[in-house]
Amino acid sequence: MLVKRSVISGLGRLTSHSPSSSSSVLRRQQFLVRTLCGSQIHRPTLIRAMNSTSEADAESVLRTVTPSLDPKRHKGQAGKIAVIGGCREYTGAPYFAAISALKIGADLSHVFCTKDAAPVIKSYSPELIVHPVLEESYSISQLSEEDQRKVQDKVLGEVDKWMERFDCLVIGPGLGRDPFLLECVSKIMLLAKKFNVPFVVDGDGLFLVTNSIDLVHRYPLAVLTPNVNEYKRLVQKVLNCEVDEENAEDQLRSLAKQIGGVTILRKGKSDLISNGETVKSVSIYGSPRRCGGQGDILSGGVAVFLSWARQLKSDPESPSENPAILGCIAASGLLRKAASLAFTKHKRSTLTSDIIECLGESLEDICPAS
Ligand SMILES: NC(=O)C1=CN([C@@H]2O[C@H](COP(=O)(O)OP(=O)(O)OC[C@H]3O[C@@H](n4cnc5c(N)ncnc54)[C@H](OP(=O)(O)O)[C@@H]3O)[C@@H](O)[C@H]2O)[C@@H](O)CC1
Ligand SMILES: Nc1ncnc2c1ncn2[C@@H]1O[C@H](COP(=O)(O)OP(=O)(O)OP(=O)(O)O)[C@@H](O)[C@H]1O
Ligand SMILES: [Mg+2]
Repeated sequence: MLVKRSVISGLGRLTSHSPSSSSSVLRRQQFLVRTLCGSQIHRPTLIRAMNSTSEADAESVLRTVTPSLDPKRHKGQAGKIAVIGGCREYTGAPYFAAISALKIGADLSHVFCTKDAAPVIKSYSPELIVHPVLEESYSISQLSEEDQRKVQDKVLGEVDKWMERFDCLVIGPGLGRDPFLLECVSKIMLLAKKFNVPFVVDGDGLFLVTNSIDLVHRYPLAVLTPNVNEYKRLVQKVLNCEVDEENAEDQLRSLAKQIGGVTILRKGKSDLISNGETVKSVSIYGSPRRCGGQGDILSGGVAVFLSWARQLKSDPESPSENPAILGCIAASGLLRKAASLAFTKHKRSTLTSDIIECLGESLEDICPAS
């Protein structure tokens, strides 16, 4: 059994680690041992339990996937994230996703956006690396078809030279729905798949994917994070029916299965997560404020935690260790904790930026830096 083997071989490695990395290895081992043995569950029973919906222990998952701050690590090893989004209308959403990734602990956060959006996003924060490369129809409509294709190739070239370096992309926050731009983004998704780079699809990225399911079908490194509207459109398109609240878990499982085992995080009062096999929920108390932008924090968070979970030496086939599922559980748990903390401070005036300010304190409470 791969999990047990990784626990055992991990024990052997313990002596050669620094104190900080030893404690992180130990934390992961304790998590795996608890999962497998702590509750005296036999493996078949565990698998059955994984097949039914259960509330995830988000704090345990956060402790497991968050790496220790090891002085031997260099810049980039804690994660390089890129957000593909940001257009004339929306500059907040890509900023929220990208800055949340940094605040949670990623080392580098890039944004690939349109030329109009770039100076605005740069002005929000000097921490972000902003690439003004995407084009919308209005800026190319005068060009011949051939020149339009050249523009598209140039956009792809700009993204291509960075792609291999990214640990995860977030595709869609504030992207807009311009047809030329969305065509370029569909090619960016193909590029990510070619390099096996995971991606989180959110916002207008979901509008694109819902209309072209093949873009994500059978790509196990794709995570979709639909809100109520986005989920409804996905269900209608893929399952050809309406959302069934009575059988929410089964419907989510069918949807993820039908899209070839992608991971879906359905946002709502409880966040529901499935990859077509298991269904997990995260329902810990968050905040009653529903201000825009909270989903963007979540998408940036999923990207970071998924990247970290992929660094764990474990069995990706096991539902309890699947990096996409662990990433979703961790991000949902942390966002809810930060939202709750921000609400105690700001009450009705709580905004997305207040929640972002609480990410660090909330994670520190669960995984102290030292
Ligand atoms: N501060 C910011 O910058 C923030 C920016 N944000 C960004 O906003 C974008 C949309 O995300 P959202 O969450 O408003 O989408 P959602 O709930 O499906 O739609 C609600 C209703 O609006 C409509 N509709 C939407 N877009 C449309 C379009 N382009 N053109 C026409 N109709 C459109 C939609 O209609 P429908 O598609 O159902 O016909 C539905 O009725 C996305 O990029 C997100 O990241 C948010 O993250 C918040 C913070
Ligand atoms: N009714 C609710 N009760 C508690 N928490 C909720 C509720 N609805 C959503 N959330 C939380 O807010 C987070 C964002 O979900 P939401 O549905 O607002 O996304 P969104 O519409 O995509 O946001 P954005 O405005 O960023 O696009 C989810 O992770 C979820 O934890
Ligand atoms: Mg959204």
